[in-house]
Amino acid sequence: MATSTPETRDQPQVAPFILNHVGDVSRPRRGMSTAADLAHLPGEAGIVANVRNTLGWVRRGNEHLLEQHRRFGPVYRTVFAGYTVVCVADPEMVMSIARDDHTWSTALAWLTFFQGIDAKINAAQVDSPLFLDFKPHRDARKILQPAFGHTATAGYFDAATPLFEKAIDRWVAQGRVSFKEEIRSLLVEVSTRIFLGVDSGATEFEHALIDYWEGPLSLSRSALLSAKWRRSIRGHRVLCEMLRSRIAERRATGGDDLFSRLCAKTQESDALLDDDGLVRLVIGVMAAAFATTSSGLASMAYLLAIHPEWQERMREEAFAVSKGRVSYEDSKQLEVSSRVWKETMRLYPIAPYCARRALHDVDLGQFRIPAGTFVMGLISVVMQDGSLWSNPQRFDPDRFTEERAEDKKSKASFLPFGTGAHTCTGMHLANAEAKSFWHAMLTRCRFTLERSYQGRHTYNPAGIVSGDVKLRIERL
Ligand code: HEM
Repeated sequence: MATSTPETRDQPQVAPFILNHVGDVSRPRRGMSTAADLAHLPGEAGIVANVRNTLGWVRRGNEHLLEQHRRFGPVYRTVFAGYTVVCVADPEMVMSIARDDHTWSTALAWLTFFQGIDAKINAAQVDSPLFLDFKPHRDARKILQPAFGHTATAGYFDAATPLFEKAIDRWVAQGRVSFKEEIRSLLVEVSTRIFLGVDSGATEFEHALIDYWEGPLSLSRSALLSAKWRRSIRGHRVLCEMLRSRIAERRATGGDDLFSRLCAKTQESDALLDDDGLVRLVIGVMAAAFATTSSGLASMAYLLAIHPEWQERMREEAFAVSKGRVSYEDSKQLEVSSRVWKETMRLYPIAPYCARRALHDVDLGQFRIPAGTFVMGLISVVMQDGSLWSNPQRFDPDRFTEERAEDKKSKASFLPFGTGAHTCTGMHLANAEAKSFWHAMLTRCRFTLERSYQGRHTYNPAGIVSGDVKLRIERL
């Protein structure tokens, strides 16, 4: 990045101890420990609470968070995977935490999860837009913007569709599919194709990405004590090497994948990013894309399997829009599909929170939150808030129709992709992938669960329905 000084208009009020620790808050040079004096807040702390909450999040997902919200109220302290955090479940507060970047830092929060995996992350070499704020963040978004615009997304849609069709044809021929497992590999294959423009090396890339991404859930951050943490460091190194070795070739040959687009863009004389930064930005984007869309598709497969009437509605619409392959433009007419996808993300939230840290002391409702506090704005809890949604635990995609518009009841009601400056870069791509996939699937087959079970929400680390989602497939 060309500059490390936030513009004057960006200067937030920052507690001096934070500045001393991280330097420039727009590009923090390292993460911070999460301890803060929060004894005045309801909630829990300590080793037992840590284990209970970590298991609660992982095994019972949003149900655990809703339970804590009922028990402790809209602002409470907790400890999760070793991080001391304040969880916030009030819709308006969640909204302001996600959007008010003069009070809350995104970079300081997300960096905390990943600090130590790689020395350069700590030295503020960009890895993800989530590790940046203010001007450096805007620069990173500016670099990414053309690679996520309408034309690029239409291109990714066209590249993804034949891969979806090929996999679905195989499942149909087999008469069954272990959906959760297969959709994850399929989405990695699709991501490798549309982000990196390669059809080979997907498995090696997948392993490295999984290892890197799961590091922050290690109970110990010592390479000596934790195999998970060691794998995470190694995974990150492998990713860097794989990408770095391909830059020159991409600049020579070009391509319409994300990596080639960014390689071309960062070759320009006024480039905001050097080659190392480019590699790290691509890893950051791919890490954010990894397992999010595939988790949503797995949860949706489960919901459609147990609600065959919605399969029929979506199938009818899919055939009405196109009997063969659907184009990106035409996919915009798939409104029933869009409602079911939204309802899936509401009932089985993929990303539970917007992570932030207080830059200075601030009031949240009746509580004073000290500077440096790690705060999670629980978008997943708001998406099931009984004051905003009718019968919130019920699967009811029509709540998103224009007539009912439950998602518009409050600006904070439905934020599966976050909001504000750090709104998900891949939002349109994820929505497009979901439409392409379900159009291909529902125009080819009907499906039911091989073994019926009561699914629940889990975090792994993205939110996903429990169980293996094994499907019995019947050719149309
Ligand atoms: C259904 C799938 C997805 C969901 C639910 C999701 C959700 C989110 C959320 C909630 C945030 C904001 C986090 C915060 O404010 O703390 C975010 C940020 C981000 N997402 Fe996604 N995401 C999804 C798919 C993707 C995909 C496919 C990509 C890439 C192609 C992607 C790339 C990113 C990036 C780069 C950011 C950081 C943006 C920034 O800091 O400016 N996401 N995502």
